[in-house]
Amino acid sequence: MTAIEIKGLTKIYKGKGGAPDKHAIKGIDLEIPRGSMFGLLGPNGAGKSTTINILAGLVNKTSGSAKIWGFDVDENPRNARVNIGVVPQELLFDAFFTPREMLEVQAGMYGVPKAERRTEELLKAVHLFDKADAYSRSLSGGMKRRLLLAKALVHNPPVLVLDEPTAGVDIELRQQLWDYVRELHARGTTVVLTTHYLEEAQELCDTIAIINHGEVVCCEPTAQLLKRIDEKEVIIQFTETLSAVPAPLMHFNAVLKGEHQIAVQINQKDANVGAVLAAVQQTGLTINDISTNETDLEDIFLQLTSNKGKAA
Ligand SMILES: Nc1ncnc2c1ncn2[C@@H]1O[C@H](COP(=O)(O)OP(=O)(O)OP(=O)(O)O)[C@@H](O)[C@H]1O
Repeated sequence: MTAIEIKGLTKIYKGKGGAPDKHAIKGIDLEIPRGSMFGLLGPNGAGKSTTINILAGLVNKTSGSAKIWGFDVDENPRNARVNIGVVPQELLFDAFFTPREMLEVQAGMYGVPKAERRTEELLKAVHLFDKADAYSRSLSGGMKRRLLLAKALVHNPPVLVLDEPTAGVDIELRQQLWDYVRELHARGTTVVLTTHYLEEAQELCDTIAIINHGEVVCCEPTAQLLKRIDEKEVIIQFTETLSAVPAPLMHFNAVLKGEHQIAVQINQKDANVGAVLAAVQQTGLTINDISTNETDLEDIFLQLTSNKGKAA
């Protein structure tokens, strides 16, 4: 069973005052399994918040469908809503409510009976108990974000979605925030987070979808995505003029690059630079220069988010 299932989701924001319409998302399909820690990665403006805000009921989709915990957001909006808690990116607050009041009001909106409310427990969990009765406007950005996290949890939803949760949160508090999110995940909550910090997604998420210009450009288990990082390119410059890849290098993934240069892609699990060098020796050719290029998640991300779907 999926926690979230999105099919052919699109969103067009109507242009105001003669501005062109904005196709913010262009037919997204996503299946987020129950129990996963799922990362939605993408550059600014990719469509992450729009997708999340549709799930949160804050933005109306243009077409397509979305199910939360098996409930269609159109056909069964109430059931869809109680199964998700969203921590939005924007720190929007009613400045005159205290954190305690805010959580109580939210619990009331979700119909959580007084006896089942967890206001104090949640405030403690997000390290805001000492601010329980302070005006929310006096809280720092990081505190506000943690308060929004507590607010998203008042109805104990099985799916927690965090939109750029660590924006404006300092390193120490970021660690605390992740410890708590990890704890919720360990207790069975499905967690979906958007971020443009690759390392954060890599460290926390079991599956990563990369979204760019309103389209999903890849969605795979983090370990699989990271395997691509094991690729390394060795570039060998020979003195002699070459017309083809020399025979000893043919069983590697080697290509001729110009008259003097060969580029060999090696997956570090299958081969190593030493093996390539041994094969180069066997060619009997004279090496002029050797260099290597490492690939990292940043490269993969750039590769996947460049030259794709640039048109609006
Ligand atoms: N209310 C709106 N009206 C018009 N255009 C919008 C609106 N909200 C978002 N957009 C546009 O839709 C596109 C997707 O925006 P969205 O906020 O979903 O991206 P994002 O991936 O979350 O980026 P960021 O990390 O910067 O928030 C952007 O080009 C944005 O300018």
